[in-house]
Amino acid sequence: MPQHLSSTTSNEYTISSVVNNQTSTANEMTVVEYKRIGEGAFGTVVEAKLKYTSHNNNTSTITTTTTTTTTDSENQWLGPFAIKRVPVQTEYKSRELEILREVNHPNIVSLRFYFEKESSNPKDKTIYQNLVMECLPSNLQNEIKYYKQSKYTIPYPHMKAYTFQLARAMLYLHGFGISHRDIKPSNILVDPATVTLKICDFGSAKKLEPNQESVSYICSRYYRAPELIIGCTRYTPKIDIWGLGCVVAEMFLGKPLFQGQEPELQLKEITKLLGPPGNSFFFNNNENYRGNMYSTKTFTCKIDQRFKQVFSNSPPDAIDLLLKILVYSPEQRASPREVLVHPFFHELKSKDFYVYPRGSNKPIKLDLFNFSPLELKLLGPYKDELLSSI
Ligand SMILES: Nc1ncnc2c1ncn2[C@@H]1O[C@H](COP(=O)(O)OP(=O)(O)OP(=O)(O)O)[C@@H](O)[C@H]1O
Repeated sequence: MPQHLSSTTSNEYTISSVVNNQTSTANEMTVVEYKRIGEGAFGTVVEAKLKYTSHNNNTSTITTTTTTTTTDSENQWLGPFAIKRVPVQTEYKSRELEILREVNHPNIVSLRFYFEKESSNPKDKTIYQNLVMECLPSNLQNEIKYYKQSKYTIPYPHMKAYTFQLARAMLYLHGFGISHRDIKPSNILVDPATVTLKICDFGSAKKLEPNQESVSYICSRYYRAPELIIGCTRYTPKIDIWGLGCVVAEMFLGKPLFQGQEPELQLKEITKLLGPPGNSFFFNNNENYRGNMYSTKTFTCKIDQRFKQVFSNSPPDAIDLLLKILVYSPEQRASPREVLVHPFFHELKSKDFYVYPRGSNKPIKLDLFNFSPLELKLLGPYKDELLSSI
């Protein structure tokens, strides 16, 4: 088993071959782990600092985007970083390292180093893969909970900025055909001081090839797209957009939107908002589905009225966005670029748009429209609309 860290202990060790993800060079480095920040189904995440050991002569530059930034020279500690440790060999195939090495986007957590290490328990021969990533101070689950405790929601301007960054990360990932496959608030890192968002946990992510089958038993229950629930195996990255919709809804409601008490009951929760799925949904996504179709409508009004009832405290433009995302048919569900151009985000374009980070009375400006040439290409005909009147 990996070593457990209490809040007062730290764990220091030296690794002879730590690969720098930017340069692909390997060096000996000393690692000090001093805080446990996450324990998931697959791995442990700890906060740590690293330094090149003294006989190394490495001067490559690395900076962190979070609070402490250290220069990268001999004998200086780099970090803080978050190290995710997962067993190298499990029956479950993780493509996390492969994918994190390929991606480079302001709204996706960046991988700085990686190394392999045996467990510190001499009886355990398991080899662990260690992913050293930039460290963010919070995640959306914590933020939602923080505001909920004081009977508030995350401020609307922050919600808009966070949702926009999430959709931007999806535009980029889906452009490569990569589906995250586990979108949920705890996998969305945020820095409330800068209102920055970055997706993490690519342990379930996969490049989906058209006409290639993939397992449908992925994604955490409350955030699973309806096609996954009914066992579709030829799904598309649109499953992540469903997750995005659930996350936006949760920011407004302060609790998960669809809380199925058992896997089979998750579809029932969805029908309470969307009504029953049509026959074509089952036919197109899994014609062999033999589970409950929940074909009886449990409310009498139209769907847009139903959304207004459920999201009674949310602004009309947010409800309209959710109506375009929480759609049974993956083909008709909004794409990342359709999300980005939605009027819900128009306010972000204003030159007077500022946010007040939590606990601060100093407004800050956000740089949300610094699209790379690749992103502009992916936006295609939506580019002009998105960049108009900034
Ligand atoms: N780079 C990071 N910076 C700060 N916190 C992080 C970082 N990466 C992960 N975490 C925290 O650690 C938690 C677990 O990480 P991650 O989701 O990658 O592991 P996991 O084993 O796949 O967990 P789960 O089974 O809950 O999805 C995350 O929810 C997040 O709060």
